[in-house]
Amino acid sequence: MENRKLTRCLEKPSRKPSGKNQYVIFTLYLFVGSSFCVRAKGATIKKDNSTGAIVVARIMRGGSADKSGLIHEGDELKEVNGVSLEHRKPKEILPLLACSEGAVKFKIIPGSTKEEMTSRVTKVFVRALFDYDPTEDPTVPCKDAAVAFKRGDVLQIVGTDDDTWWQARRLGDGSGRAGLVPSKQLHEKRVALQRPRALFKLQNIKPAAGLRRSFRLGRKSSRARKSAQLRRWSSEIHGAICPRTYIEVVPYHKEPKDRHRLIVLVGPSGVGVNELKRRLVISEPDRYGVSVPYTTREKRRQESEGLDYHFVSVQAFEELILNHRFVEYGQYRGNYYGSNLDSVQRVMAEGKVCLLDVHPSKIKHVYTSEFKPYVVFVKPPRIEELRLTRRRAKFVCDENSTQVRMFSEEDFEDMLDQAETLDSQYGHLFDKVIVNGDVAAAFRELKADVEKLDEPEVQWVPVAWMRSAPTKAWRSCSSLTGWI
Ligand SMILES: Nc1ncnc2c1ncn2[C@@H]1O[C@H](COP(=O)(O)OP(=O)(O)OP(=O)(O)O)[C@@H](O)[C@H]1O
Repeated sequence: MENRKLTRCLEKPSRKPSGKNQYVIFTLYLFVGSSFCVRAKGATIKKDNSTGAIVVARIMRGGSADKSGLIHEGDELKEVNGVSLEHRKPKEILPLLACSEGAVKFKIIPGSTKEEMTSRVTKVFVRALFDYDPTEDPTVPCKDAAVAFKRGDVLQIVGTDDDTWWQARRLGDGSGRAGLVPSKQLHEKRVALQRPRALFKLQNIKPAAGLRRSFRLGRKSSRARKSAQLRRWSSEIHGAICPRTYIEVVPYHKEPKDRHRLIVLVGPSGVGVNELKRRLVISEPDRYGVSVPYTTREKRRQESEGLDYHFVSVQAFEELILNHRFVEYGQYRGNYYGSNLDSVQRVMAEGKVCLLDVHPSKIKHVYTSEFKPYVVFVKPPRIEELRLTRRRAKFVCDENSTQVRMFSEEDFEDMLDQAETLDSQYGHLFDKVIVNGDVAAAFRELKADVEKLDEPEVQWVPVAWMRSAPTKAWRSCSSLTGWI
């Protein structure tokens, strides 16, 4: 790629531009696209359909064009090296640049003042709820000018002028460079286009190829795996109906007086959630606590009230249900069991870090500023490692907690299937994923991660936890509902 120089001349500015009559020299790297792109530092151009003019479509925030302050979105390009751009298409401009020697001189009519441009820049932070890889996106105007991100990354949205492509910086990528990311509207449209496929899947419960692929070719499929597959399909439909795009987040600095955040541990049955919870409590019983569940069953001789369970009457339990005091509850052999918000609050009021393990569908009950949940997904390792690490492990295979047996090959497969389903359905809620292969390593990682929450480091939390409404800037990008 050739290095070129850009010179700006001003022609009868319609409004007073900033940096009037200045010549700016900076290096451009040009390459072909649907418009031209000034890689990493530059701009894209497009034809204005109403006027036919060639205009600057985007200035990459933080790039040299942006820093120069002399070229802005909306500026009209009149000439390149004295050649008029009238009636030309963006793709015809690249050869003009390619055949020029040395400096490239642009003649520009400013589209708007710098003040107007600055006022359009938003300062919103969002957490991405989906992965984006521009190398796999044929519609991105310029792959090199786009920013790749993973679900959970925090992005600073710096430009939303364009309905289709926003400009954003990925926090922590070191470069500080802003680039193109799909706008909320664009991603919603894309997800909506996938909807018929998801619906087709639900109606056709036996698409042989799909089934065989996900049930691992040639293996006998268990009922549990089939239902995991069904749940995955329904989650695709849910995702299609309520597309997860971005959620606005704000920085949260934990003060010493603030309560600890609630630690929610989720994972497929048998993966080791209880094991990790137990290890944490044993490691520092004064720091970690678990919420004591409620039940309507009779107290057994060896059990203590408030330690093993809170034993309550059916009437009291049902009142608590009506008052929405349960994070999760169910019935087993005619008795109610449930995790209650009051017992979570009690642990937190003692100044301890409360550990809660619930199904991820119940996270919404604690997704509030009061609990500020930090959600850890405990994930099984690959099947080979499961076989190796669980050789001597036994698990409770019956809910009455009496039947304990060794893991079977089918249990491992069910665990992996469940993990995949949970990840596809609730992955957007996970703050941390810990692979529980070697249990000592998983425990160390979990402990270190939870301890980090007490450090002065910034934590990004949903704006709703800190304010009653999204910021004005985010409302202008459109609000986000129904994502949880
Ligand atoms: N990394 C590991 N290596 C070996 N054994 C493990 C590991 N993690 C957990 N186990 C063992 O696996 C068994 C099941 O773990 P645990 O009871 O913690 O599962 P769980 O996720 O709480 O499941 P459930 O929700 O169904 O109770 C236990 O015997 C536990 O000691």
